[in-house]
Amino acid sequence: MQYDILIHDIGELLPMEADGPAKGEEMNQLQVLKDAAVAIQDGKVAWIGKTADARNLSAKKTIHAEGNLVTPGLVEAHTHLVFGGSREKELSLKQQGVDYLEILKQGGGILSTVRATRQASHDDLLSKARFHLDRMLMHGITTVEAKSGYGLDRETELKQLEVVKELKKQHPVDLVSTFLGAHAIPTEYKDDPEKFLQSMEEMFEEIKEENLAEFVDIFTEANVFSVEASRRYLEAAIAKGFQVKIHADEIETLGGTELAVGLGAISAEHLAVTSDEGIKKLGASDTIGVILPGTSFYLGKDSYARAREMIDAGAAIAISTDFNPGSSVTENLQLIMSIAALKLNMSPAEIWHAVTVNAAYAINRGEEAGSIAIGRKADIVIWDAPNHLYIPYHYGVNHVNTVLKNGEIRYRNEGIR
Ligand SMILES: N=CN[C@@H](CCC(=O)O)C(=O)O
Ligand SMILES: [Zn+2]
Repeated sequence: MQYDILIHDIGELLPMEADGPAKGEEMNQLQVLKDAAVAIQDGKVAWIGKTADARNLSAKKTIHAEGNLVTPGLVEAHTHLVFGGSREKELSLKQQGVDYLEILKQGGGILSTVRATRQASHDDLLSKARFHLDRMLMHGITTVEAKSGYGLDRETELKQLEVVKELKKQHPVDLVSTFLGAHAIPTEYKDDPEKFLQSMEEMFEEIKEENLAEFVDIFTEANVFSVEASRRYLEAAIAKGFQVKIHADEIETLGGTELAVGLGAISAEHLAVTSDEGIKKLGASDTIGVILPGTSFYLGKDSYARAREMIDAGAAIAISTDFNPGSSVTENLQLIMSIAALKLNMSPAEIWHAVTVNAAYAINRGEEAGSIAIGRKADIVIWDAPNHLYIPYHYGVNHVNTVLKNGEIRYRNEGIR
């Protein structure tokens, strides 16, 4: 038997095999295989063992991992990938102490990206999103969730969702689509948020029929959508067959986390100011907490999600960049891993679960992404790092050496010429 690819001399291999999301204490139990090797056949993982036992295997191509770390491709569970324009001018406003929600209230923030996205053509949005997606892949990410939410009208929301559909065909990274039509109240509905939500709800059927999104999400926040309005909207989404997510307790403690648990949402995301009660409920539920600490950092907040308490309460936690043009402008999930170590006090083992298997379960891809296991897609990262502790430790740079997606090398750091 001749395999397509054999990766050998792996210093540490993290298989991240799991039957479900790692919850509570399980997040701290990491299987680390030393001196390992992995063989790939037809885009799938075909053999895992010791390098010593791989010597008599034959392969068309061999990759020497040089004693480095090898992990599953990272899973990015929360992004706002498709948008027009950029918001660098808001940085000085933030420096003057103008609050994120205040900028939004003044018609800036999300609403300024809405204007740019409405103006952009499908092709412009596509090439811009592709640029960011390439960069994610270069940073070791092989599966990405992408939300709409910068249209806030039928035409532009569909344009964003169509861009993701197109990217699914064109790009090696696997994409998972979420409808976030309820991301902000557009200026034209300023005085009637209920009517606006109604207009987004009217899109559910079409989105379902055209298979444009798997999830429906909402920004449950002060001066945006109340808990009650969110409940009604998400119940309508569930009735149409969607799984739901919530941007919950990001800036003010409204109870979005409790709502997510009560609705059986697949995930509750942000959680920077979740209440004690919310933490308890999350811990006792199957809803995955997707924490976005880059947002707390980038918005200059003192409060970070209480990840420790959530994990101690038994929750399954994922972490993500929240890549978007306003509250977290980075495609580098490795940086978020460092912030999780330093600001969320998560252990390296917990962090690796949070960017692989748990992130995959948070977007309903637990059966296919986030682990290296026989028969699974060979989505694999070879790092320029000796062990799994090293990535959160050495912060702010890209440690990726090679990314394989479906068993093909899609990125290689070739060094300086
Ligand atoms: N908070 C709401 N939505 C995004 C930010 C969007 C933006 O500022 O453009 C978030 O997840 O942080
Ligand atoms: Zn978001």
